[in-house]
Amino acid sequence: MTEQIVQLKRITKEFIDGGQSHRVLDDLDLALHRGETVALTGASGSGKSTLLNLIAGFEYPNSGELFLLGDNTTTWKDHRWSQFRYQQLGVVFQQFNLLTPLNVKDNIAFPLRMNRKPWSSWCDTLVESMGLSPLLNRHVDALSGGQQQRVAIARALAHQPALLLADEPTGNLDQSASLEVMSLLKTLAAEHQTTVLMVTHSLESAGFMDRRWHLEQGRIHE
Ligand SMILES: Nc1ncnc2c1ncn2[C@@H]1O[C@H](COP(=O)(O)OP(=O)(O)OP(=O)(O)O)[C@@H](O)[C@H]1O
Repeated sequence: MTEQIVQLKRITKEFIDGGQSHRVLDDLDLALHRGETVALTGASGSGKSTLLNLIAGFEYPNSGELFLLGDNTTTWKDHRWSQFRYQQLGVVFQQFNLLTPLNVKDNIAFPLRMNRKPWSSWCDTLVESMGLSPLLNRHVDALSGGQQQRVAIARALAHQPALLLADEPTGNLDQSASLEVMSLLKTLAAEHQTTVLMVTHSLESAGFMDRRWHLEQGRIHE
C-alpha cells in the first residue's frame, strides 16, 4: 500500500447561516495516496471548495480528524500549518491569486523563496513545458487569463509539493488550452508522484485524473 498523503476520518463541517446550522460535509471518510490524481465533481454549493479549504487548513472541521502525510493535524498550531503549506502543498485557486506587482519568474520562484530553495532545473522544465519561457520577465497583470493560469500552475508545482489542490484550474481557459494544461498537469504530477485533488465541472478534464469523486449531500461517491 502506498503512503497516505491525505486522510479524513469522520469529518463533519457545518456553517451557521441565518441562525441555522447547515451541514456541508457529513461524517466524511476518505484517503488520497501518494501519486494519486482525483477529480472532484459536485453541484454548486455541494462543498467542493470547503473540502479543499479544510485540507489546506484554511477552514477547520467541527468534528473528525484530518491526517496529512500521516500526521494528525488536530494538534497543529498555525506555524505547523504554515510549514505544511510552504513545503508540501501547492494550490491553484479559481482566481489565480498571483502576486501582481511581480513578474512571471518571481511569481514562480515565490514558493522557492519561502523554502529557501534555489531555482532548479525542475523549474526550467516547468517553465518550458508550460510555454512560459518568453514571458518570464512580463508582469503577470499584463498576461491573458490562460497565461496567468499556466503561471499559477507552474507556481503551485515549483517547490515539488507532495499535494496539489486545484479549484477549477482550467475554468478560465478555452477547450483546447484547457486540454493542453490538463495533459501537462498530469505529466508533471506523474513525474514527481504528486498527489492531485482537482475540482472540475468538466468531464473532459476529469478524464485526465485516475479517479473521480462526486460530492453529494456531504458524502463522497466514487
Ligand atoms: N464561510 C462560510 N460561511 C457560511 N456558509 C458557507 C461558508 N463557506 C461556504 N459556505 C456554504 O457551504 C456550502 C458549500 O460551499 P462551497 O463553496 O464549498 O461549495 P462548492 O461545491 O465549492 O460550490 P461552487 O461549485 O459553486 O464553487 C454552500 O452552501 C455555501 O454557502
